[in-house]
Amino acid sequence: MDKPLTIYGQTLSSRLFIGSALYPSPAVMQQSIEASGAEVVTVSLRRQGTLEAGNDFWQLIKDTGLKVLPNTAGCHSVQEAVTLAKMCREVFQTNWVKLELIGDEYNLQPDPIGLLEATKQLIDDGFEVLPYCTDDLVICQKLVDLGCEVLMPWGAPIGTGKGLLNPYALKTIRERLPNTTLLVDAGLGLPSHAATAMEMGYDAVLLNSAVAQAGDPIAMAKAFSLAVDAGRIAYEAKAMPEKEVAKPSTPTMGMPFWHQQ
Ligand SMILES: CC(=O)[C@@H](O)[C@H](O)COP(=O)(O)O
Repeated sequence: MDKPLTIYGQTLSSRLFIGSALYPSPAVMQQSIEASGAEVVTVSLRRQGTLEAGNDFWQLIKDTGLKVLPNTAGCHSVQEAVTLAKMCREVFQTNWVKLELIGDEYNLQPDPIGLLEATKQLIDDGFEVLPYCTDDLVICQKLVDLGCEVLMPWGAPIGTGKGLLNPYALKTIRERLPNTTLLVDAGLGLPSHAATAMEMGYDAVLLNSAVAQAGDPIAMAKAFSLAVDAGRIAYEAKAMPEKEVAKPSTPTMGMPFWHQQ
């Protein structure tokens, strides 16, 4: 029996979280989000722009009927991220925040020191923080020690579509934090990247560019949805052990079935 995905006490059936930026049109955004089967959409307060444009965008998001995960994309300091998180709580009426605090403009790498400080301040203020972090085990452990029930280590830098750049680090985090809900966030480009993360035992994935910037975003959203489900089923099914030497799968003698000892 598959263990349901729980995010700060809320049970979800879809393990794909979707972003709301960079789509070619509002209609394509809405149809892509629907095709993804996601139950959570992440929204940046910053990208709403002018009040009028912001209202239109917000109405589109509301029309999806999905749970909103506000994010602090574009923040470069603790103060900025904490202030934006508080504004998001007012606007979106949720304690959830995807905490993004950028430390390096070149690869949009999270600032690990600032992330810990901002997480502490927000948790003390009653937030349920989903930090976007690097795949550094020690930072992840410290975020858990501060009270994060959910972590979102990167697969690759945002918007690169490179997939899982450091599978060893991601596997280590999974193994060492078995009771933490883990999502791979950012850098995925192909459905196979999402499937690999799920096969590793990640609880879910969050992505935006791979769908929004695809030639056919709606079809790509569906492909990611299927890949996430396939990866999860494969994880639950437990893969065969990898071997160093060949072993014939068609025995020449004896019984055609394999008997477990
Ligand atoms: C929308 C959002 O939250 C991004 O900052 C997120 O990290 C997704 O990254 P990709 O666009 O690389 O999927």
